[in-house]
Amino acid sequence: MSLLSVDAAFALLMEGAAAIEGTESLALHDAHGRILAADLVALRTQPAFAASAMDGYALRAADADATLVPLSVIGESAAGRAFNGSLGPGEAVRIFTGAPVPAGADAILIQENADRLSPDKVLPLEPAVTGRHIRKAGADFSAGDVLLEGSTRLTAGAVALAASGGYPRVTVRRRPRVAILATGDELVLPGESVGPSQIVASNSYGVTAMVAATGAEALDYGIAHDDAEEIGGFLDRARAENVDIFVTIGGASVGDHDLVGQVFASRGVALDFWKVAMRPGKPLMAGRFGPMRLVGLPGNPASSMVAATLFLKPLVAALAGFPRIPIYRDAVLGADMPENDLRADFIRARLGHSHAVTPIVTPFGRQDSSLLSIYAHADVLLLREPFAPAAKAGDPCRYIVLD
Ligand SMILES: Nc1nc2c(c(=O)[nH]1)N[C@H]1C(S)=C(S)[C@@H](COP(=O)(O)OP(=O)(O)OC[C@H]3O[C@@H](n4cnc5c(N)ncnc54)[C@H](O)[C@@H]3O)O[C@H]1N2
Ligand code: MOO
Repeated sequence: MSLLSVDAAFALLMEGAAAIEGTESLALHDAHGRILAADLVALRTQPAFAASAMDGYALRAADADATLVPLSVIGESAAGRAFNGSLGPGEAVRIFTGAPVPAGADAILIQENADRLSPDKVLPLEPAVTGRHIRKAGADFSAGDVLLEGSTRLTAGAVALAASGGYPRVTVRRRPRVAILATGDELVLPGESVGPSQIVASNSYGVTAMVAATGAEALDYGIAHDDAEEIGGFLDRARAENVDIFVTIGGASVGDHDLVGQVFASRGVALDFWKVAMRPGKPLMAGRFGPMRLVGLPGNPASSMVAATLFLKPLVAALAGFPRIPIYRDAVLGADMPENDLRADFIRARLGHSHAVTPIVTPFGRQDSSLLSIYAHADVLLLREPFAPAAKAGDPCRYIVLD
């Protein structure tokens, strides 16, 4: 297969990528970041009663006009303990923030503007204004109002609003299940003893973190040897576990031990593409196995993470039900760049700001796709389009934020 452009490969991958079916009910504490399955309608009115916004005295504004004569204090209304009675002419009720405003009162005089002459007398020092410092019943929302529309992502504020609306639990969309399998005889898990010619598997940790942060239920399947039967076994397990996206890492290239493509082919998977005109990440592959999507990431650490950022992350977001957001932003180059060849370059770079509004993107000097120490310190990926001509520091460029 020849090299496909990044845009063409992306379009193939995203064909038919829409929010998956299925919902689940979650305790509100577990729902942050999840997507509401349906409109959330207020079960109650907030506030349910007219409430004082300040500490002071509830009274009739007409009694605290320019004449400012003392009023009789006939009781107290505190948050959670209302004054049971109604207030008549010449009377005031001591009141605190959040407490119900007693019947008969139409204004709150803040205590800074009152002189408590004795336990049962208060002298207004300023005129009161009708309605001032009173929160009307339903000022926030009323029972039956749509508090949050279906498909809303639950921010911390939205979680608080759901609680206020009377919901201890909410129904959210199911997360896409994404299984991640590292492949390679050379791999051991972090913390295990590393034999000669072995290395520690790192990519699956990065990719797992990335997909989990993008709204997936991430299942780390661990490591498979370079063994077609073993890799095939994991593919079957993913099908049996109703995985939505099965991600392999490594074994995507052309070497004798690069078996992922062969395993997919032996199961009758028709690949949507294999090999993309990008650097790093060229041997990326994607396909479908029944309802399950397959993404084969290249093994080199930066290749794996870059390909996952550009392809896997948007796919997960789409299956999770998040709207597609443009990923490229504008900046200026912090260094001269040579002309580019046929592969789009995604260059690990730092993002800086000068006094100008436009940020500056400065590439790291070393770009080898094995270098995690560079990748982990990169703020962004600088895009160099295929066949981009040489460019000077200060020229416009585009970049993608890494997180
Ligand atoms: N003759 C050619 N050789 C290669 C080509 C090519 O076109 N022709 N492409 C190169 C490119 S580009 C890449 S990228 C690599 C990717 O190959 P694979 O996906 O088959 O990856 P592996 O060979 O399995 O591993 C490459 C490298 O990465 C390390 N690795 C693998 N998995 C992990 C992991 N989970 N965590 C950390 N490191 C991992 C592995 O040990 C290797 O060092 O192929 C080029 N070759
Ligand atoms: O494109 Mo590879 O992904 O050179 O490292």
